[in-house]
Amino acid sequence: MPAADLTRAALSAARVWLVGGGKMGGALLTGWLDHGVAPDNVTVIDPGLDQGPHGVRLAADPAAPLAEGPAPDVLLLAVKPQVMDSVLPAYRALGGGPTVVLSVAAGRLIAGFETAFGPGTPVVRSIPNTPAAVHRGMTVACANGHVTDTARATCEALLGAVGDIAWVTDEALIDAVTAVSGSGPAYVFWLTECMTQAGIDGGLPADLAARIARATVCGAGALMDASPEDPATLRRNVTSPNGTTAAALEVLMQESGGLGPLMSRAVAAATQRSQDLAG
Ligand SMILES: NC(=O)C1=CN([C@@H]2O[C@H](COP(=O)(O)OP(=O)(O)OC[C@H]3O[C@@H](n4cnc5c(N)ncnc54)[C@H](OP(=O)(O)O)[C@@H]3O)[C@@H](O)[C@H]2O)C=CC1
Ligand SMILES: O=C(O)[C@@H]1CCC=N1
Repeated sequence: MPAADLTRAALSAARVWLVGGGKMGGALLTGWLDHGVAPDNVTVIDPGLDQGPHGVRLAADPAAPLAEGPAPDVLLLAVKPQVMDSVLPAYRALGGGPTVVLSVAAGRLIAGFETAFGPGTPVVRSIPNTPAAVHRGMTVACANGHVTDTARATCEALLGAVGDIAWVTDEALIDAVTAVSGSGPAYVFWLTECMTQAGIDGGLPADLAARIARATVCGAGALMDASPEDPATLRRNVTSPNGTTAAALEVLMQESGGLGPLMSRAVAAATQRSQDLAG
């Protein structure tokens, strides 16, 4: 069967419990329903939600889903890392397989889920990002040794339904991944805010500054997406010798150490925070 058909089959058959229907869980849910996950195969467990997409089962806690069954193929954990320890005990009965525990929580280690769910539990630790809401997400995932090929294909189909997915075998890489692609959209939004303010400082009306900054960031992203050329080539294509872009890049690359080292420090700080969240 072609890969696309396999993905569709995995998605339409997957029974998923989504624990935490907030910003990240909600973005994933939107993408799944758009890409073939059957609504009646999805249960969203979140005490704060009183309505959800048509056909999706909602629960305030896992008592009813556990009593009614059947057990899910995937238990996707999308609560804040800080509340994870208080959430997990209620799901202990799903440990030991075949349900895959699929976490999107920053910092939380595979070993912690193995301890909480018991021996033999298949666990996938992943980090998606919020562009998943518009099917432009980037997820990186790492599986423990109990994840079967079928379970991995189901996780890949779920996470891949909302964008791109890569797998790593070294879990330690996930902290830096979190710092680059998990948190990364916020850096781009901040850049857009800074460009807007710079335009205002340069004398532009605020609405025009916001409009052209936003359009420029979106346009540059779309060009980078569509072009076979790497970002450095695309940058050089904008930069005329001794022109305006060169003047700006001289500031961005050289003044006060430049943006490069600053970005490295920012990513290092996020990586450290991810490591700290391991508990
Ligand atoms: N946002 C992002 O860009 C990314 C987030 N992540 C990870 O995703 C996870 C969720 O983050 P995010 O979506 O931003 O956070 P949100 O706070 O938006 O979502 C978490 C949701 O879980 C709910 N919740 C709280 N307690 C429980 C419980 N006991 N059972 C079920 N649901 C509960 C919260 O309800 P209430 O608000 O009422 O407390 C909220 O709706 C985090 O672990 C984060 O590290 C990973 C990558 C990117
Ligand atoms: O800020 C956070 O901790 C989460 C994880 C990555 C993006 N948001």
